Amino acid sequence: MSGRSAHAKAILGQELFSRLSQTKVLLVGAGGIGCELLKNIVLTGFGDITLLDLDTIDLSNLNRQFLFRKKDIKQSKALVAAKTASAFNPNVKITPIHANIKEPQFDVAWFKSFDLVLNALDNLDARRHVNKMCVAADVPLVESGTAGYLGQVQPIIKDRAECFDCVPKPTTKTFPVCTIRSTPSQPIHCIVWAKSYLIPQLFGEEEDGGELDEAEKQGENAKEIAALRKEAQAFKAVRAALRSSPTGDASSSGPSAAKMVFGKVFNADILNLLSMADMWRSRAPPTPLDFDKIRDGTFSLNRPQQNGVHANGSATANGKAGEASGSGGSAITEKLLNGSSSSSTSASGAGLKDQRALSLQDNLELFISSTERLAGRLRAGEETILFDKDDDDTLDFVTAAANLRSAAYGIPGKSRWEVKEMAGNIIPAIATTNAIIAGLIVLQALHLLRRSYHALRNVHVQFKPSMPLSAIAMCPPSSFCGVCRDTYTEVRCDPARVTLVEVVDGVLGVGAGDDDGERREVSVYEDKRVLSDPDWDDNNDRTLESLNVTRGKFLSIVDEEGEYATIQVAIGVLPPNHPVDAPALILPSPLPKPPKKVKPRAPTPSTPVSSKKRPAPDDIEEIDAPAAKRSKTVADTAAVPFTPSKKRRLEEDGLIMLDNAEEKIEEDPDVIEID
Ligand SMILES: Nc1ncnc2c1ncn2[C@@H]1O[C@H](COP(=O)(O)OP(=O)(O)OP(=O)(O)O)[C@@H](O)[C@H]1O
Ligand SMILES: [Zn+2]
Repeated sequence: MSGRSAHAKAILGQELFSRLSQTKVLLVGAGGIGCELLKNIVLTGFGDITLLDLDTIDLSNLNRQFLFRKKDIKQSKALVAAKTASAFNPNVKITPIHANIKEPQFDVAWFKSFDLVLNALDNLDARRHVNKMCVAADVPLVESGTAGYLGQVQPIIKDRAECFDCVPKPTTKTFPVCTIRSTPSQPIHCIVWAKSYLIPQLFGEEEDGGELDEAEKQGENAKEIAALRKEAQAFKAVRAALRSSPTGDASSSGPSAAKMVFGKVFNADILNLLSMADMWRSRAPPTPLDFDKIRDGTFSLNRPQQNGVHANGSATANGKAGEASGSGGSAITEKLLNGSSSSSTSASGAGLKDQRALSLQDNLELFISSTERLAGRLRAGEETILFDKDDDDTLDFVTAAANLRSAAYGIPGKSRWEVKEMAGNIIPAIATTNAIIAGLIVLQALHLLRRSYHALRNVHVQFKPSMPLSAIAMCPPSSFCGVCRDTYTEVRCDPARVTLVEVVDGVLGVGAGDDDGERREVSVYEDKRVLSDPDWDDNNDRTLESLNVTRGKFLSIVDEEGEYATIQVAIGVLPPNHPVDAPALILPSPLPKPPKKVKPRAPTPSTPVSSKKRPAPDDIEEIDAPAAKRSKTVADTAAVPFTPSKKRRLEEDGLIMLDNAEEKIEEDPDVIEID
């Protein structure tokens, strides 16, 4: 037994080592980093570990999440990891929880029961949530992440160091919509088009014609609206064919649904674009594709830029794509563009079917078969189908449609494997990076427990052989952070019995005698929903429950003058022994005293924007988070713009609406411009 801990004791010292066995640590995530980290902290001597994960074990996890075996597939990650790792040290208590960390029972009081939180998550939303809960509960957090060969560990300790949200995070890759719509120059543009535009158009929800009527009423450009109507009409016919034609015999003489789709998007739409001569003065025009000629092998793409350079001289991604995938650029490009048969490309090995380069003919056949498969699913009762990288039918469709579009625009094609990576935004997980990061997390956790704050470091694992690790001293919190610069407090209450105004006035101390009875002008939010403002008090007498403000949520009390910091009121539950006849509300004592605010220069990530005067809505109003500026109109160079709901969908996929390619995306930390 002593042999087991001898090294840890020698390294950590008796005092810290003893403390570890009592330290209550929460580990969120039992995936790639989580499994490594759980093993590390068990072996280091942590004695009281709560392990939480919402997921079950998948076959694809087994290559790196070594606490799991094949027999564990479909079991809870938290439960299996806890069981496996418990065997590493008989003195450890691991409490597994199979749940989402965002569930209401994991409220601020629950977070306060831990001495330390370790994040091993894979998404921004959950990371942000844990960051805020740790700031609210004043519990130190070690945040981490890996992406391929890159990794980062960030210790977070309230008021001493930046929190996770002090530095806004780039969330999505974005492309100007006109690039996607009519002037693609890279394979990714065609992949995004197939995945985010074509699939929803054909297999997604039907466009609501009402949106166009509404836009017309709002006085939007009549020409644009007419074009949109025409476009909607054209897709309507294709959608109907997909849903009604008999199960496809694509080779039959009548035009199959697949042929109709093909004719619209790879021929008619391109012909339409070509008719706008102005568009093609400075860039190579696309070539309309011919279904029958590709099928019978007589189609040829007479493009001037098969060497990967557009007619205007600007390089396309051809060379780069070839190098990056190791597939030898121009030879493949030739093959892809000229429609040579797939049989000649099998040199890369039959076992690597997904990695094989596809000829134009291959792509057409894949397009037909995947369209028929998807249409068959619609006819079998599936209402809508959207892209999912693990859904073979949609992946085949996106691969084929993207490659056909690429061919029309003189862009090299991609293998199914590459399309899966690109469309699914997949960065391969690397076990070694996870292992390095998990080790670094423990080192930072130990600094936190020793209170050696000067030793804390932001550590990056980077792709630089000369300096694989970089350790940066901690930065103080950003004065403008919308999370850690707020003042946190907790109200324990029964949301079914307390009203909004009771909580807000209670927290502000209205009537408590210390503010001359003068109530500060405030707006109240739950997340981004406005619940009240100085001119709108309709919700004041509603219960928190009726406003859906319940355990685990926060009420944000924002000073209307912007003079004081925002108060974040965490909603907790009444203690079990709370007398039934007592008020259903326990206010914090002392009441929070928010400091004077440093005036922000720009909106911070999560501070709700101050409300404008507005009519009282029937129900709660959603306001948009401050996000990348989007222009109202869409590419006038493109043949057809996007309806509002299409725009929404594209925006969710990380696309930004720009008037034209020349317009710059307004500087926004949440946006990475790719094009
Ligand atoms: N909100 C959440 N609550 C609890 N656990 C979460 C939450 N969000 C993510 N997780 C867990 O965090 C872990 C992250 O691990 P990892 O990055 O290895 O992802 P994975 O899903 O296991 O693998 P991959 O995404 O590569 O298939 C996952 O096990 C996931 O279930
Ligand atoms: Zn912060």
